[in-house]
Amino acid sequence: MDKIIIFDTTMRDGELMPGVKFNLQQKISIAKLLEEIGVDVIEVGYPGNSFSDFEQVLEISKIIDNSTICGLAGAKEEEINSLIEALKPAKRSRIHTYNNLNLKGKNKVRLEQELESIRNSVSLARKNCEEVEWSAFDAPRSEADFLCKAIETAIKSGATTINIPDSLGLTSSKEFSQLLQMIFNRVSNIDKAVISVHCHNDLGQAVENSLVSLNCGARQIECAINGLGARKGNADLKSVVQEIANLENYQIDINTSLISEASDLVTQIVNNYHRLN
Ligand SMILES: CC(C)[C@@](O)(CC(=O)O)C(=O)O
Repeated sequence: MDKIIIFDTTMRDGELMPGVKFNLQQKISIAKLLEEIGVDVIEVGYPGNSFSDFEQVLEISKIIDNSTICGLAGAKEEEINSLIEALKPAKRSRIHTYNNLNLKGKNKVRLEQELESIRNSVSLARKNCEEVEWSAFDAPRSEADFLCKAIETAIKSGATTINIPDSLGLTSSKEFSQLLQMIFNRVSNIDKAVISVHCHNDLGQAVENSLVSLNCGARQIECAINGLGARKGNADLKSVVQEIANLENYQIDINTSLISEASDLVTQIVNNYHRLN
């Protein structure tokens, strides 16, 4: 049975949904529940974006023992260094960084610059952290040869997880599985990293796209409590976990009975935020 890694982004991508904002105390409560639920990786914030996210990653890194604490950083030295600092107290930590690969029509020099940016940021991250996740932002709209080259470069530079996001949420499940199959067929060192997916729900397909990815070989799914996330959200944690629990070939280590509590907590926080703002 293959273990499926559950990565929660309620507190990072979730905050990109209009009207969703968590303070430190609220993130601490959510993180503790996610740890109890058994979520493998908790993405807490984007320290390069704001000091409050830095503080949240730092404080949550001090108190969570059983889940990996993750933060997002753009492919810039300052952002990665600030994330390294915030993750220092964590027992298990992961740096998540990304590049925008939708560079259709750009010349060779520009493409080479982006590959160089991947080499620099991923190797800096890997020097400081055993787990490095690299995301191919806007993968479905990127040029296939360049996408494959970029993934290969990220793995060579030390990425341990490669995340394929449907960043705009416009990809059907058939198109998404074709994209993943293409990546598995063409990237020569693909077996050296865990492949992850991060699906948006613009067409109501985030859970379905996440599940079809398992057949293609993905072993990590990114999701959020109540499906929070940019625009129409990400794949809903509860639906993803329940669906995988019903499949025979995959194993997840999740305490499903606590998910409703997490869902109620997040609903309450978001409702209060709306009342007060
Ligand atoms: C970082 C990446 C996985 C992203 O979340 C990008 C982002 O949130 O800016 C996406 O949906 O493509």
